[in-house]
Amino acid sequence: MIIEEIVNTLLTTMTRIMQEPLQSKLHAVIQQLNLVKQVSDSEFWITTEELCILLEFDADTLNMLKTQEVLFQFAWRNFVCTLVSHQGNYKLWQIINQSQVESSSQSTVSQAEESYAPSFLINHNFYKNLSNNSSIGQIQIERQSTSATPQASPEILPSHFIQVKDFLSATELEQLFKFVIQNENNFLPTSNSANDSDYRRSMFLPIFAPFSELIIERVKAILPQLISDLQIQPFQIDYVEAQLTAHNHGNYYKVHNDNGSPDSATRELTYVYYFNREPKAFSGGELAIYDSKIENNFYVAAESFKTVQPVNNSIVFFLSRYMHEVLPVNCPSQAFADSRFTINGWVRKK
Ligand SMILES: O=C(O)CCC(=O)C(=O)O
Ligand SMILES: [Fe+2]
Repeated sequence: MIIEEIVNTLLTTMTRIMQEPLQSKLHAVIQQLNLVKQVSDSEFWITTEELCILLEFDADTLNMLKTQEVLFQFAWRNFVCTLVSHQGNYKLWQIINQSQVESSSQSTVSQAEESYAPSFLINHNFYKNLSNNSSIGQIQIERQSTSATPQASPEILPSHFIQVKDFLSATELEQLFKFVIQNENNFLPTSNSANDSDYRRSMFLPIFAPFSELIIERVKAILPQLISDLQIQPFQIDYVEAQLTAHNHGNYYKVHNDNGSPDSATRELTYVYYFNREPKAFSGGELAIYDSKIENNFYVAAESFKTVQPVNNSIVFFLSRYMHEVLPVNCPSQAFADSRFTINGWVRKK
């Protein structure tokens, strides 16, 4: 709600600014920038549209920023605008004062493995396109890695996952499967924060008590062991979320991470419990978990990945910041009961 209020205030201010004489317009811009600084200090992230309103970029710049596959950072006056998250066309930016960037940049990489850092894919052509676009008078492009000495290719940080087999008892699994079949008509199409229908194709069941509680309780029970086995820093658990999905013929979920937006940023661990009819009537639908590398102080996906097989009655755990994807499912019968089913969710940290 606070976020909405801030956005509304910014939009109202911008509308007012447009109609005022130069001096008060300048004054209002300064106030606006103070506000931007305040919101960035509170780790407020804004969309590409909001960024363009704030910085008074034109429609061409907006379109360019929106359509780039890639993420980056550019300087605007004494602010640095960083693309901190993207899923398809949906992108979020952080605006931060130059001096804060400089003072924090040395420590970021060394602490990166321990602290939260957004993940995303980077394509360096972004710079080129941005700098060649003459309509962007006030942007200075921050070029990285252009020194004469070639830099060593970034170190690959392998992703880790743990898959536990036979997670539920045979009776629990049978009851769960029966429940899902009875609820076929209550399944709805999924969406994702990118609001891009090509990004994800699957169905989900909004309410699935008592199985949501069952899974959450079992996940909580093995968390201490998991955190130790995954060799991650112990963290204070806030709560655990759960959703139930079905992937049928041709369904998939393209590359994404699970904590790349303000409302998902406290997701630390992702789990996916798989179940299906026996004998299994689909192929594909593997979960690909990408390794990471650090570029420009951010985690980005490496080309290499590990593949998790959606084994009936198994559950997999991995860090929510890892980039991952569900490969297309091939389910020749297209029967609902033959789908690749999951209960999956996230462990939130306080
Ligand atoms: O179904 C899977 O294997 C993973 C699903 C997923 O990545 C998600 O729901 O965020
Ligand atoms: Fe995911």
